[in-house]
Amino acid sequence: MTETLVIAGARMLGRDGADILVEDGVIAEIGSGLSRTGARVIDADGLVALPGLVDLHTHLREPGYEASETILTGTRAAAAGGFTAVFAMPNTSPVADSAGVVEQELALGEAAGYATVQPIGAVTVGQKGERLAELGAMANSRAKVRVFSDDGFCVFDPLIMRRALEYVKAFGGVIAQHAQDPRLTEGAQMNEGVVSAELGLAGWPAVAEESIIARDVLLAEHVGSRLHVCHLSTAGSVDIIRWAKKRGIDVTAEVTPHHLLLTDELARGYDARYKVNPPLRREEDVMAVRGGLADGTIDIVATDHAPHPVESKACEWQAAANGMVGLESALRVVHQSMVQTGLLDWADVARVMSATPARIGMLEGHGTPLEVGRPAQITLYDPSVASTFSAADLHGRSENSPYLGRELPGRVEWTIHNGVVTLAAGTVVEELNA
Ligand SMILES: NC(=O)N[C@@H](CC(=O)O)C(=O)O
Repeated sequence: MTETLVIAGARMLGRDGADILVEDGVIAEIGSGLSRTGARVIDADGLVALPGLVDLHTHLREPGYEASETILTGTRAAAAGGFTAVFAMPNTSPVADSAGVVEQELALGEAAGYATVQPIGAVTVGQKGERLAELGAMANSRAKVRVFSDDGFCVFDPLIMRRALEYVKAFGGVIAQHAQDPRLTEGAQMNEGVVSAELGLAGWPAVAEESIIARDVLLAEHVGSRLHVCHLSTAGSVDIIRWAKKRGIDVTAEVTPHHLLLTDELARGYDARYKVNPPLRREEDVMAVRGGLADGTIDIVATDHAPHPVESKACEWQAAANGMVGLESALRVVHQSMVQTGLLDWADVARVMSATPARIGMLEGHGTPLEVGRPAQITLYDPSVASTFSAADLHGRSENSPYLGRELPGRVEWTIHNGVVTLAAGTVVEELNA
């Protein structure tokens, strides 16, 4: 039994303040002056009501790397950030390349209860890029996998990429490509440019991303399949996606919050919290990805939440792992980079952080507008406040956030997943009332 909730006076998209009644995990009524005996009343005065956020790109690390994150801790972080569903990347140990592993992840997500965990399957066995994994078995499993990715690695062999694109057509799936030419990025430490030259660090050139995206949109066109581009980071990549969409190619693209806000200048301090793959780029690239997200060339924001233990980050730059945690900060960073700049409004945020990621990933029960009869996936956000992001804001097992000590606007106040309150007045709920 879920609680009955009355969310009072929320700022709804496209209408004035309204009350939302949640019963049995569903939005039962929207109106004014709503009440129910025994209902828990949530004062939402001044809070923006968004459909529960959906992250198409999360690293939950379980099975295998539980020192960095688990499905429980990662979904608590998700709840803290306003997410009600996360897609789990397959670079676990064992790799999620079989029905057994994806079903295990699904079950662990259900047991945790903080957010829907939708596994992403690996494209190739062990993410080694040599032969296709059993995509059909994962698709037909209880986890109903529709998104496949070797994220962390590029599906570099064009014939394997072609075959994967062809294969997923049978069940309407999508290949989410980590676009990185491995030869052009051997030993790469940061964006290749003025800063890498000054620091003497090996560069990761934009062309290593752009050349793979260009190849893959053409492959997707050739075989008539669906491609999704992970964490797009350069101005040139935005141009290629814009061209491909104009041509009618079935491609979607994501950008991370960090690529919308941070630049490679941050590498100057050699603080490995800023080391990430793809790397932070130039100011021009940040402006181009913002523009691409604003004009719809880039479809969604995805966090690439990538937890790493302290020993992998509190070390010299070259030895440090790539990756940043991002679930708790994502909405606030999008608020700063896209809403405060006037590039997106809250309805757009609902589209790029909830509706479209759910659609791309073919996830049912998420990303739907806040309407009567819909599953109660709701995020309540206070845009009027600001605070310094600190370790107290992090709820996962790792603290490798680039925002620690940085002022960010807003605060996620409430998260409701299938009618269950997972975040209450900014505090992650310890015992879920499911
Ligand atoms: N994005 C990252 O910087 N890291 C990812 C993998 C990857 O994409 O390299 C991780 O799993 O840690």
